Amino acid sequence: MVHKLAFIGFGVVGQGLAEILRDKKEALKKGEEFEAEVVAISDLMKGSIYHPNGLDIDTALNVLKETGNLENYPHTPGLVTGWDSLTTIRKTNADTIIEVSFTDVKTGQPAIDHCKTAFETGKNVVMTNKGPVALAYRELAELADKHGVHWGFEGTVMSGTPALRMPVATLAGNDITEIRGILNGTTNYILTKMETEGILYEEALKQAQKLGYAEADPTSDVEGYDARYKIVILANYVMKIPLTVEEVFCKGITDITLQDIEEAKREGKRWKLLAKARKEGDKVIASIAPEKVDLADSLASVHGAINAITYETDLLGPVTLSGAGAGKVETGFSLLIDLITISREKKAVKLS
Ligand SMILES: NC(=O)C1=CN([C@@H]2O[C@H](COP(=O)(O)OP(=O)(O)OC[C@H]3O[C@@H](n4cnc5c(N)ncnc54)[C@H](OP(=O)(O)O)[C@@H]3O)[C@@H](O)[C@H]2O)C=CC1
Ligand SMILES: N[C@@H](CC=O)C(=O)O
Repeated sequence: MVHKLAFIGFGVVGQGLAEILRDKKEALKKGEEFEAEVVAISDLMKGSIYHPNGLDIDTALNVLKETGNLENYPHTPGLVTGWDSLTTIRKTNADTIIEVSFTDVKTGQPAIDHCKTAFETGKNVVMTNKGPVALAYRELAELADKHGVHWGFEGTVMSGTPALRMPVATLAGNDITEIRGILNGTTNYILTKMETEGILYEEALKQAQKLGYAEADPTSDVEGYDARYKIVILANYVMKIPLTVEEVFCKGITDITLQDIEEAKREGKRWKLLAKARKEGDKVIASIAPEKVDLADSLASVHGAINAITYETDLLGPVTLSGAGAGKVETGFSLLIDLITISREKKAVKLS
């Protein structure tokens, strides 16, 4: 089966997946029997194109790079331009929507509506947008189930590092009682650069933005809102206990100065933005806050845009996973693994 994909949003992550699909086309076909065709791309400012027979990914990427607008794609018969996100989701012949528009930390919109419309029209969604998962997990999971479609969101926590799939699939049967981690690439990058190169917060943030780590509005990273969304996703999906964004104490890194960092160094410590969640009865107590961690703490040696997470389990003790927390290709990969999972499940159903 060739999967037909429609992209909603085509920024850093969307283009990351497009490049992987272009560059690994043959390897994915040979190794995974995975084949995909991009039929639509709809972006707010970069334009919108749809062709029921598929678009050439390389041409689309080049047109965007050279002209800044996808609608300069060669106008062959059948090409449709100008559809907005909801029209694209409703009208394309795609079977799977790649939702990679921006994360709205207040409402989760319009991405929640993107998911609802996709599910109601029988389409799978794979996404890196954290809003819908953090704010409407249960409702959307039930809706996807009701319509018999898949909902993948591996990239919403720690980019392509399997922070969601690993505990749910391979630690199944354990009680995960506590989670502690560094869950935001941008702030970890900023703190690392401030400490190792002595550069100012503002300059380090600019670098993180240039490297594609930061949110469209980086307030979300530096004030801790992005990490707060991620701990909420972990509580709901991994610990399976409802937790809302409002219940999480949240403090970011904006108060931390070069002087604070030097002081911590003298004490044999290092500042890290820590995300924590702990089960207490049928509740989860969670927080996001900067802490001076001891250099002997395994989280102290997690640098740059790398993230790490420790799951406290009843059967195995602590299990720590470390890997990319942000990035174009790294997050593009999270969408690919969700797509491969859909493809494998479809094959398994066919065989049964
Ligand atoms: N970058 C990373 O490392 C990671 C990002 N994420 C998440 O993935 C998502 C994408 O991130 P990233 O690619 O970096 O962000 P970008 O800001 O680079 O891309 C988002 C794109 O979505 C477009 N967009 C916004 N609203 C709409 C809409 N209503 N319809 C169609 N397109 C829309 C924007 O349009 P335009 O700019 O043209 O106006 C932009 O091109 C975000 O939700 C982010 O939180 C998750 C993990 C890691
Ligand atoms: N802005 C986020 C991107 C990934 O979720 C981060 O820096 O971690």
